[in-house]
Amino acid sequence: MTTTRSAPGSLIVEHVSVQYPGHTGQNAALQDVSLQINAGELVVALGPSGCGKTTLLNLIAGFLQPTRGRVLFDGHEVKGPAAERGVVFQDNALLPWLDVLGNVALGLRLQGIPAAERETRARAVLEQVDLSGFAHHRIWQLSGGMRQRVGLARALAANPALLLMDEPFAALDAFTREQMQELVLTLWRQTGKRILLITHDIEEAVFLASELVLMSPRPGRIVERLSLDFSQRYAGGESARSIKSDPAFIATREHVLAQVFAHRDKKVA
Ligand SMILES: Nc1ncnc2c1ncn2[C@@H]1O[C@H](COP(=O)(O)OP(=O)(O)OP(=O)(O)O)[C@@H](O)[C@H]1O
Repeated sequence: MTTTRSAPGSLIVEHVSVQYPGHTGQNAALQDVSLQINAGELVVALGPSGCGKTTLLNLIAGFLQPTRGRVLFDGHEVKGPAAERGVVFQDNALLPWLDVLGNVALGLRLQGIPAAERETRARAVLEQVDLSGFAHHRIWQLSGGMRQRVGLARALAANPALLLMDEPFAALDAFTREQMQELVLTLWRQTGKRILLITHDIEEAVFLASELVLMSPRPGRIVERLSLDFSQRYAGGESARSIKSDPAFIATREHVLAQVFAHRDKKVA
């Protein structure tokens, strides 16, 4: 994951540092972070509050520029947001005056795609997220989980090469959260898209990640990388319950938990 090979649609973060005004040295939001998201990978960045997860996602989305280093998408330096990199926000950022279909089709409307095609594409992604019957519901008529499905559908509608998910399930109850994790894996299998998801939930990270990037704060940095196969097992038909109760899953979860605690207060020289 650390090489700088550039394949079509590839995402490479090269020695990136971010210092917000007034934050220097040990307090850098990110310090010398490198990672690559290859075809078919579901990369999860995991770490405690303040380790720079959102900063990393904002850099890749193009909302923020690095202080040092660079972000390359398909060989080109990322200079701003683009449809090829779709974002699903934690608070889903939906517009209450539009119905579900209107929210999902909004990005396509802004891209100037004709109404008939917008509707066809929006309805297709609503079906993918199991919301076919809700096209004309208002946002306030939906549960938290359904709103996140709309946010996911809106990001998918533009058919991005890379899907960026910023703590998308943080506000959901445990049961809905598990359902959403399974939906993400199903979409990952169906679409083959590259995904970057950030979370501070260890079990979620171990279950979803094909590549797990463990981050630590002060300064924000990557402290460990793991290649995992639990998400592949789910995509291959094994049930989430069977995977999460497997001793291999529990051992990995405990290893990651121990690493989070070990790095929690450790500073770098
Ligand atoms: N706009 C900003 N201006 C100044 N400092 C910021 C800004 N955004 C983030 N920071 C600081 O940068 C560090 C990393 O923040 P970031 O939000 O990226 O971490 P995070 O891992 O996503 O945290 P959380 O899980 O709490 O969202 C923190 O110390 C934070 O206070």
